[in-house]
Amino acid sequence: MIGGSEYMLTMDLTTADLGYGAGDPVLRDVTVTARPGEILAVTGTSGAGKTTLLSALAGLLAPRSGTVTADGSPLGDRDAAVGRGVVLIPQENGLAAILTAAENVSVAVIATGGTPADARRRTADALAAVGLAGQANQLIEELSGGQQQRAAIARGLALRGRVVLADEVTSELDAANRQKVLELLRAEAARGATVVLATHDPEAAAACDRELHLADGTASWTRS
Ligand SMILES: Nc1ncnc2c1ncn2[C@@H]1O[C@H](COP(=O)(O)OP(=O)(O)OP(=O)(O)O)[C@@H](O)[C@H]1O
Repeated sequence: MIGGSEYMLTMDLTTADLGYGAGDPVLRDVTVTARPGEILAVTGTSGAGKTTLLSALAGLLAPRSGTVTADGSPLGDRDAAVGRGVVLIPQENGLAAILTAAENVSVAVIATGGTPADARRRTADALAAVGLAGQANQLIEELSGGQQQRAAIARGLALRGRVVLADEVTSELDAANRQKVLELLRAEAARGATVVLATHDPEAAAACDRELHLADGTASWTRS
């Protein structure tokens, strides 16, 4: 189980240029620190580079220049980042459609070192937290878009990351569920996780501690 102050992880992206292949950089010269106990909002219009920034923090996208570090040492690739407790809740939910909600969560817990008993308990707790206890045994493909989004959030919560990177995780939710998810992310920060939320939604951003805004290939602090 990951958790407790000894496991806190500070993420730094320093003078990083981020982009894909030989194309122009999506973001230039980005410097940002994400700290334990806080929720950092990353905002910007569609295509501004929010997912790109989270991909770098997740170890999925190596910066072209500059560095991404966790507690001062290079983060490494996605496998290394997973090993250090960096959890990504992706925008397109990343769930296996032909598994149930509970199976999706349990498989992820076991894949990151949890025992089957841990997986059962953490899966039940996480699905209940997002209001999906009654859908635990339904296939993902049978769930609504918002229910699928909540199942992905449950999977992320069940992993108890040191870092939780949440990419547009409230986009399909009604107001009550959005509020609930923001409370759950706040609870993640309160147990010491470093939480980063990419969002278009000004109300969700307002619920975060700091806001980094992306526009025209650069990042600037709206609230630091
Ligand atoms: N795998 C990829 N290969 C090439 N270009 C990409 C890739 N992923 C994203 N891009 C480009 O990078 C830019 C930023 O995309 P990104 O997904 O980071 O934006 P975003 O702010 O998350 O947008 P949205 O709010 O629509 O999810 C876009 O111009 C996009 O076309």
